[in-house]
Amino acid sequence: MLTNVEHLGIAVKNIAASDELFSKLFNTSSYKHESVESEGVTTSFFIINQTKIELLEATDPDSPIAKFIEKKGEGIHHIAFEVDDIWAEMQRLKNEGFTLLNETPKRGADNKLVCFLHPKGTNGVLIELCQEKP
Ligand SMILES: CC[C@H](C(=O)O)C(=O)SCCNC(=O)CCNC(=O)[C@H](O)C(C)(C)COP(=O)(O)OP(=O)(O)OC[C@H]1O[C@@H](n2cnc3c(N)ncnc32)[C@H](O)[C@@H]1OP(=O)(O)O
Ligand SMILES: [Co+2]
Repeated sequence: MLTNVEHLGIAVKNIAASDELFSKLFNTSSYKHESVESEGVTTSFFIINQTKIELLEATDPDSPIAKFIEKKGEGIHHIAFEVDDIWAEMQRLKNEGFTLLNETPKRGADNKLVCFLHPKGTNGVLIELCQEKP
């Protein structure tokens, strides 16, 4: 089952400039930078109390982030939910008729296994499922 919002993903053009901007806004610095080649992104994480923000910059022109920014500009890209059993949750959501964008959990950032649901089936909101890697 979904337990909590794990992070909000924000697509940005320049992660260094956005790091500076969000550090001022949040009055705290990013705690982690991590690139995930398989997603064609580099990420920067902030945490404010229980709320985690993930900034994403494309490192590859074919990256989902590059296409998103090309089409919609910078902004909120996805909502990620923590799940206690990603396999079971993927099966449950598939049975409920949601479209999974990956059939097996894939490597995410911040030591997670992740799966995405197509936004066409979730009122236009890209949903990510995250489970802490054991
Ligand atoms: C490093 C991992 C990290 C983590 O937390 O661990 C991440 O979060 S990685 C984040 C980047 N990776 C992904 O987003 C993977 C899942 N996304 C995809 O597979 C694609 O982006 C997909 C399928 C959502 C869209 O790809 P497509 O090639 O179909 O692009 P289109 O521009 O043709 O989009 C089709 C349709 O979907 C709408 N769309 C695209 N992205 C989003 C979005 N983020 N939120 C809402 N809607 C989105 C797009 O506008 C098109 O709609 P249309 O009405 O046809 O214009
Ligand atoms: Co994410």
